[in-house]
Amino acid sequence: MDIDGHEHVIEVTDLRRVYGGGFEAVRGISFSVARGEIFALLGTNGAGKTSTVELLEGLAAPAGGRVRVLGHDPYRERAAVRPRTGVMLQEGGFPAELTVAETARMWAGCTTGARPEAEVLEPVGLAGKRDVRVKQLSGGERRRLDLALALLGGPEVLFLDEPTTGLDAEGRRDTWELVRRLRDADTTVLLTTHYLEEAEGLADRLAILHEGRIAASGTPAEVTAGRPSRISFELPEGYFPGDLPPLAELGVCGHESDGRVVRLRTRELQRTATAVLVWAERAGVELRGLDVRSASLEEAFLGIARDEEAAV
Ligand SMILES: Nc1ncnc2c1ncn2[C@@H]1O[C@H](COP(=O)(O)OP(=O)(O)OP(=O)(O)O)[C@@H](O)[C@H]1O
Repeated sequence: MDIDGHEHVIEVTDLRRVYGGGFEAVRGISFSVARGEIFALLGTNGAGKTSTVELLEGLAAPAGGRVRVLGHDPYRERAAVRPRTGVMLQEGGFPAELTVAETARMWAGCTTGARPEAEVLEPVGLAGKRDVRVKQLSGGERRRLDLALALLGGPEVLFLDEPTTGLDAEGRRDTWELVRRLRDADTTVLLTTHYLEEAEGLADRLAILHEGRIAASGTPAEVTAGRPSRISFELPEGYFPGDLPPLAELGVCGHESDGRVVRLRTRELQRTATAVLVWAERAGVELRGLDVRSASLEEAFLGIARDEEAAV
């Protein structure tokens, strides 16, 4: 369990999941998560994120490969793993008639070493909703109740399946803050998300799943390294993309234009941006909607989907 001086709380080796009918949703993936790390699983719809997380939670047995959580097989040794983990599923499915406090108490009854409900309702911002029935909560509030219940047992490992889906911008930021505080207290967090800025800002490391395989993994900086930056703008009437200086001389490695709207990709952002601005200044041209972006996880994500499609 001790590799490179880090305790690997989650270890996944050549993991496979096959559904009835023979569909292989997870096709041999490997990764590990160290104690106190936030690890994000990203991927397009149907990439295999939930199928993977369910194997880590011990809800199903893998068709092949190996999973260890806290050194145990989460499926065969569920009793050893479950009390030390917290799980937030995509759909909580609580009794609609119970209040928030009653739901937390009911859940506490099934949780080993449960903390008082106030200790989990307060950090997710639901302390003021204790007496509100679950059916009256907004979608975002239900997500936060899901999270509170996952925290009841003071877990060492937290599995969060799309924890901020349905939350507004403030709720999302509050959840990120809470997840960071948990990490700082040495909780290991594995989350899935569709929000690339969430993974970029929150995860220490991440893996991008594509059709059941890991297409890229590492720190957000490692995954975006080598991906091009982007510049886009609209030329004024009477100007055309052909009026720009030769793009290869600007360091451009890819471009598209849609009428007067120009999108450039470059691995030399400063050189390309400077050349475009100098050209515009000399030509007396205003570049409307000018947008200059460093390589981002979004670019890496879209690039992976594009490359894989091209490879098919
Ligand atoms: N019970 C099942 N039987 C057969 N196929 C399934 C089953 N559950 C999931 N799948 C298929 O497995 C693939 C992976 O699904 P999964 O839910 O793991 O993807 P995901 O990455 O979590 O997607 P999303 O982002 O849409 O939640 C999909 O093609 C899905 O249709």
